[in-house]
Amino acid sequence: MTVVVAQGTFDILHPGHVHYLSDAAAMGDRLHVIVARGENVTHKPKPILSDGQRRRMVDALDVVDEAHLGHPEDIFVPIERIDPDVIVLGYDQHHDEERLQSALRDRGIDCRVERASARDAPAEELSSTGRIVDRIVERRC
Ligand SMILES: Cc1cc2nc3c(=O)[nH]c(=O)nc-3n(C[C@H](O)[C@H](O)[C@H](O)COP(=O)(O)O)c2cc1C
Ligand SMILES: Nc1ncnc2c1ncn2[C@@H]1O[C@H](COP(=O)(O)OP(=O)(O)OP(=O)(O)O)[C@@H](O)[C@H]1O
Repeated sequence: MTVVVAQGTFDILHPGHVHYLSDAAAMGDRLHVIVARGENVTHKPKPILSDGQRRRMVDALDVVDEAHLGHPEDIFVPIERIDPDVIVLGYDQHHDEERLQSALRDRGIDCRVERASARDAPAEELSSTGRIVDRIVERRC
């Protein structure tokens, strides 16, 4: 049984999220997803939807076995509990694979790090939360 972990903000779900999570699910037998707490999203605007709502939406996807809210302070706490064989980073996530791998080793967590593929979205599709929000502002404000 290969246990896989994916993670992200997942604010306003779109086909790019489904692509990432399907890619991650295909790398093992069981997919756990860690949904970042809004308070920890500091590299882009804060999510629109609450922590609980984002977790429930991810948990409802067919490819996901279990979605968890992230830990408020220590990202390795949920990893230690889930004990995955693979952590799959999104194609554009800012985390550095080698630094993450070495931090995992330092914590005594035996797990490899992979990257999901990018997706070519059809031209008419908004495959980014930031772009969906921009479109809402443009059309409704
Ligand atoms: C291995 C790993 C574990 C993570 N665990 C948590 C966590 O426990 N709590 C949390 O708030 N965020 C967690 N994150 C999410 C990051 O803090 C970051 O906010 C997230 O990668 C944002 O992704 P996005 O830019 O794809 O939306 C984790 C990230 C990684 C790579
Ligand atoms: N179009 C896409 N193709 C492949 N992967 C995607 C795509 N969109 C999102 N993902 C993956 O899902 C992860 C989690 O998505 P996230 O919640 O950051 O949404 P986002 O739509 O990329 O957000 P934003 O537009 O605000 O940066 C991303 O880090 C990315 O790796």
